[in-house]
Amino acid sequence: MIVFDQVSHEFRLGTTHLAALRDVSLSLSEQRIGVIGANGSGKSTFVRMINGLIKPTAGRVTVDGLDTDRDGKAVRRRVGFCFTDPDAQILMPTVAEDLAFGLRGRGLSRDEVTVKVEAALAAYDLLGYRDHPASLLSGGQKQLLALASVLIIEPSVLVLDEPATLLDLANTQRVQRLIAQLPQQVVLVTHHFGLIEDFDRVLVFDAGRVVYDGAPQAAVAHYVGLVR
Ligand SMILES: Nc1ncnc2c1ncn2[C@@H]1O[C@H](COP(=O)(O)OP(=O)(O)OP(=O)(O)O)[C@@H](O)[C@H]1O
Repeated sequence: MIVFDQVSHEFRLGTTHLAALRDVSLSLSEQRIGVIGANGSGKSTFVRMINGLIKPTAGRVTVDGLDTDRDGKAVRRRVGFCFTDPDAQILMPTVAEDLAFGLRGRGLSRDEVTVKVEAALAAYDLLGYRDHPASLLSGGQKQLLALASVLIIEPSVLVLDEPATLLDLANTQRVQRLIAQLPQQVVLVTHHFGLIEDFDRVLVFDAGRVVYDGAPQAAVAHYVGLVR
């Protein structure tokens, strides 16, 4: 369960204070949660607070009772985060090494790591790229690798910040099917409404506030109404 209790976040740049999130209170227990809204409305700030990447300047965020500010390390073990820009999270030289990286320090044998890496390569159509330099993959392949590298560590909550911006039609559908099958809770930020059409709950952000919270179709209609 993810809980936001009267949470605000203000970015401070010199003397300028920018309120990116304003007094958000929510409990998120559903399996599939979508987050939509205009550019700059606070979506990334909101989801980055779920794993403590951004801390509240007021209020409190907890994941399964763990405070993202006080218990950041434990929260990050629980919450996998996939960034919009895959280059921000591809850390190792080759595709296979990048997949294996997150498994280090988890007490797995070398063989167990190999089995998991091979399964991920197969699942994401990257078998031919095992020893390929990760930096030379196409944009969409990098996005798939970034997603695979997060899922391989089996987090109990998965936060995806626009995971399909660089994907072609087939890979967007692949990611959509994959998300549908995941056992864990997923919080997904997107401008692609198709990705959230079957979700349990969709939040609409506007100017740092949640202005709608409900079923996907009604949420999209509310957002479209804001733009008109
Ligand atoms: N590191 C930062 N420092 C200062 N201001 C920031 C920072 N990150 C975001 N902001 C500002 O906070 C506000 C909310 O940004 P955020 O990235 O959360 O929006 P978003 O809804 O995810 O937008 P988009 O759809 O464009 O990705 C914006 O006005 C943005 O300029």
